[in-house]
Amino acid sequence: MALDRISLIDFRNHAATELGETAQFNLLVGENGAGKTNILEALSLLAPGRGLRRAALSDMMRSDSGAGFRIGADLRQDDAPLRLGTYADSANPGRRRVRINGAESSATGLGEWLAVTWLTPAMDGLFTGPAGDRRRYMDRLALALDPAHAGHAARYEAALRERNRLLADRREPEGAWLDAIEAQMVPHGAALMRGRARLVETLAVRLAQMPAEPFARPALTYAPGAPDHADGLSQALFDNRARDRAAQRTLAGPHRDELEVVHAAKRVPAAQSSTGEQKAMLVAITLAHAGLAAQGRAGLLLLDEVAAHLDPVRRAALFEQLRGSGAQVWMTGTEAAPFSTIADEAAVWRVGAGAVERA
Ligand SMILES: Nc1ncnc2c1ncn2[C@@H]1O[C@H](COP(=O)(O)OP(=O)(O)OP(=O)(O)O)[C@@H](O)[C@H]1O
Repeated sequence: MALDRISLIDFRNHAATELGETAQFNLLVGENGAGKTNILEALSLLAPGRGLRRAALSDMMRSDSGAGFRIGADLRQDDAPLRLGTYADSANPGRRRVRINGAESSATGLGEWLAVTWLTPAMDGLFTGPAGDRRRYMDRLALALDPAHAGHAARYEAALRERNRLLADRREPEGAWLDAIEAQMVPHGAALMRGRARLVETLAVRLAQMPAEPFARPALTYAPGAPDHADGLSQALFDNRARDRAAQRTLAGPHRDELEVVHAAKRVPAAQSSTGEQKAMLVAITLAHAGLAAQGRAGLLLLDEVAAHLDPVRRAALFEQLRGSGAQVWMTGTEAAPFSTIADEAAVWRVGAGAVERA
């Protein structure tokens, strides 16, 4: 299965952009602000979730048009072609709609056909930034493996907010209220932790099979913020009630989970590794995840501004790994030069001010 064509209508700075006759390597070349990342963002919306910028739907509607956006894609399968579409109307900017072969579906439905993995410059501070970013990262990767993961995360968060509201209430919360809210938190919290644990375990296995160089293989550990099974989480919430009341918030739970990342060869935490090593570790995780996510689906791998930031040896190794990954790869750059070794086998588009031209 592969993506044959994608079209963007009134999406960000693209009024009407179509990219057809794709290849395994697809290169988007253009100057800063041309609209390259916008195309990757449109591709990322062919999967469940909020896309690679986690932007509001209204921000993605082309500002000059006043209309909603439309993204369409054709997938090639063995038997019949498949048409995927996702769109949002300006009259109803809170709701993303999905059509699969013309029939109304949901973002979760897209996940049955396509798995999308990405690496963007916005992720550069992932290892040094707040733990919440790493939890969201785990959840995004887990969502590509199990479309139900997002629902558990959302329901756990909603119940957590409610418990924290009760704890912060000046009146002493009734035990029965806490019983009720914890009964909602526990199944979703336990499923959330299970999903994150499974993700990290499977990624760790894949990473262990990868060569230690040139991508600074990372070792990953999932550190749960509470016992990671339903009975244990339930007991922890109950036992912590007095402490949580004093703190006016919930001190233990999956909202305190951590993803620990260590440079495997040097045994140095990723947060203390060099900028280049951190980027190389992100590339390794992205490659491992792309291989996991695709299974049985079309895999799209979006690499924004990655190639130009690698030295020639690492760049050649990246292209080699990508070739073997089976995923369809979309890469951006301000110049064509870093892609010269794959230019012959790639589909190349020049992007300029929201328009594309096949090079
Ligand atoms: N809703 C919108 N409507 C119209 N234009 C938009 C909208 N959102 C963003 N843009 C424009 O899109 C452009 C940015 O596009 P994009 O981020 O894809 O650039 P890029 O080609 O990846 O550039 P860089 O190389 O700097 O990363 C900006 O000029 C921005 O003003």
